[in-house]
Amino acid sequence: MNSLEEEAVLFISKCYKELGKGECIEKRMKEITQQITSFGYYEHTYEEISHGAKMAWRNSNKCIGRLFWDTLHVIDARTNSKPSDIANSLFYHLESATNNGRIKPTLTVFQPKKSGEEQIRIWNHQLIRYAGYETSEGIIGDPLSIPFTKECEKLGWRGNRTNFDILPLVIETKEYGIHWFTIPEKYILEVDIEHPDYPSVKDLGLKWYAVPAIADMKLEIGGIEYTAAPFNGWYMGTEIGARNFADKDRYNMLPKIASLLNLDTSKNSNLWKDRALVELNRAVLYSYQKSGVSIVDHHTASEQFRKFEKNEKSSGRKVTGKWNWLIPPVSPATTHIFHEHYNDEWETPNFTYQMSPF
Ligand code: HEM
Ligand SMILES: N/C(=N/c1cccc(CO[C@@H]2CCNC2)c1)c1cccs1
Repeated sequence: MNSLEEEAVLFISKCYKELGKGECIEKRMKEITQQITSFGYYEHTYEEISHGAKMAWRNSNKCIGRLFWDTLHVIDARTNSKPSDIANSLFYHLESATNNGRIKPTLTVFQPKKSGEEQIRIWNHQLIRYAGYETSEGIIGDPLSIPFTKECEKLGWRGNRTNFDILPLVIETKEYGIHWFTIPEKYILEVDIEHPDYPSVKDLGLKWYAVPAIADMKLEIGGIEYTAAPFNGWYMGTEIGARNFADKDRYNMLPKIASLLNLDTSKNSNLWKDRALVELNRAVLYSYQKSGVSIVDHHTASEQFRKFEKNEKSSGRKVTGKWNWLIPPVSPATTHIFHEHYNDEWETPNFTYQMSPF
């Protein structure tokens, strides 16, 4: 682990060269060294945070969506310290990123660690996610949310126990402790799922939210750790159609889809699971497109990733990636990614997992 100053000089020189500001590196590094000596940490300029967050996206080896790394909208919320101010910034993030369906990839940055002390943590995995409950009649909602839902109910929140209860925001700060906030409905856009050819699919009452926004990862820039830096993009259809709705330990919808399509589920070799899976994924893409909500199919996403690879090479940068995350869960071998090799090397700035706060 490099010292803070070593991390800073690595980042500043990389960042300023990319911004065509090579001649400012020396002066900036003097300021930074001074701050580290006086306070044990240093403060980024907005430009450093904005470009640093874009670099972190560009360095995210598991991400197929990196072609658009340079279009990230970065919101600076480092002056927020009260939980209610943080919650309002998160509501603004959702409203701005949703953009009535034309989703804008956005990241909001809050106060970083100071001399190793965490100032802010958002306990939610994603800003918008459905609750999960274990009941005597079985599981309601999203099974993955069961532990966090229990924490929310310990804090005084109470869900309606439908399959699609939106969880509250849970914000922990060093100064004020743990607070939770219900997200006003006007900031939550959802899509009802229907199929272009099978009208009975809509009777399943399936829906999903428009904006995937990861809230629990750490953004590290030049040795500074932003423990709360929620970021959103748009969905790739397979995330919803092939995992959230299809996994046995999620919403487990394949048997229901198969029976609606009158598929013979008596033997594997009918490939009924594969036919149900494709139709469920077609329904997701059709519904989001019909509702004017941004989404990308896995074939288009793979082609965009190939363009990203090309752009990086012409920018003189090596493309790094994690193959088993980059290949889509539906028809992976129909994409070029499956047939390529990727080096899973660690570049900074980047996003990392952090210890669960509960
Ligand atoms: C714009 C549309 C985007 C699409 C379609 C997209 C797609 C994806 C997909 C499909 C995954 C794998 C998720 C999984 O398998 O559970 C992923 C992972 C990831 N993406 Fe993107 N992404 C987009 C934008 C972004 C943005 C804006 C950021 C950050 C600024 C980002 C950072 C990441 C990171 C850090 C991971 C790995 C998460 C982990 O390790 O759990 N992506 N992306
Ligand atoms: N489309 C997306 N998909 C994801 C991106 C990163 C992480 C995740 C969820 O990851 C969970 C942990 C491992 N798989 C599920 C989903 C985005 C979310 C935020 C920006 S783009």
